[in-house]
Amino acid sequence: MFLRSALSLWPLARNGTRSYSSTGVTKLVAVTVDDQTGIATVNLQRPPVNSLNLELLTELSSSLTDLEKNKSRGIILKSYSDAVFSAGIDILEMYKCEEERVTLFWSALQEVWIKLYGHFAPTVACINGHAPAGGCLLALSCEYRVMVKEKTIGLNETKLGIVAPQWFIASLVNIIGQRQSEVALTTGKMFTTEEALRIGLVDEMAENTEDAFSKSLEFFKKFKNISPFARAQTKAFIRESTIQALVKNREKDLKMFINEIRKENVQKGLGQYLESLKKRKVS
Ligand SMILES: CCCCCCCC/C=C/CC(=O)SCCNC(=O)CCNC(=O)[C@H](O)C(C)(C)COP(=O)(O)OP(=O)(O)OC[C@H]1O[C@@H](n2cnc3c(N)ncnc32)[C@H](O)[C@@H]1OP(=O)(O)O
Repeated sequence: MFLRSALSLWPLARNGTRSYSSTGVTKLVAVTVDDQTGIATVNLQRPPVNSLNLELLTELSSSLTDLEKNKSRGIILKSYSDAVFSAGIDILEMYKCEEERVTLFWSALQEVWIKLYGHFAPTVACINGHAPAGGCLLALSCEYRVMVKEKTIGLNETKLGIVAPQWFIASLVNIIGQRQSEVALTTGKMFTTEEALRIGLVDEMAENTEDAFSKSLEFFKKFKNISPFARAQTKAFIRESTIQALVKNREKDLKMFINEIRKENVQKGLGQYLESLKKRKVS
């Protein structure tokens, strides 16, 4: 079968799984494909908090391309850490940044979102740690969210004095609706797992990472008797207008981002936020 032969291109890692690195060198993103199910686990591993920098996003983008090419059966996105899923954008990519790098950075984030949001196979975010801002965006891009209890998630951009772009907002609105999104976004609300479950921002709550991973695997069973083509095409129809809104406006979105973060008050706010992060600790 095509799927089996395509999967066999992945080097065998250990019993029943195949490991794959898009670059073969540094691994900020480790992909493991289960030989039996064809489901890929995409593990973000940029200590200490998986903040999204250019290198991590480039690897993630290339891993998603490879999974698409190899006809993955599904993706589970998770963190190497039990504390933080992803701390969102690495603030150093926005603070005192150079134009060439920030252009590459934002383009890579757009690329990852387009690929993950539009991935043809089922996708699950196994949110085994805090997921603020860009971390929340990654989770929102998946079809299903399982989150470990007593963590936090949300688009908190306004708390940093920045504005979440339209595609961040659309990703949230498509899940929790306009009213809840407006309140959450304007107040920069970070939801506890329990609150997120109540408003449908996440689909299931788990005791710990292991439980979250096993609940994530269960999600794929929903499609046991569903035609993969019908499933994928339905997902594509549902997500098409949201994706196209960015695809058609990538250049404009990039310019808006660069203009926004270059503002003096935004730079000042980012600097202060970085300082405040260094002073406090979250359990
Ligand atoms: C109209 C268009 C305009 C477009 C405008 C721009 C839109 C862009 C949108 C941006 C979205 C973003 O993603 S901004 C990032 C937002 N992220 C956060 O607010 C999270 C901040 N971090 C935390 O709250 C906590 O770190 C944590 C809860 C995630 C984890 O807590 P924990 O106690 O486990 O870890 P520490 O806080 O001690 O952190 C360890 C270490 O990492 C540094 N750190 C944390 N987060 C970031 C980050 N996002 N970027 C860079 N660095 C980060 C933290 O300072 C610590 O550093 P030191 O060890 O050196 O002290």
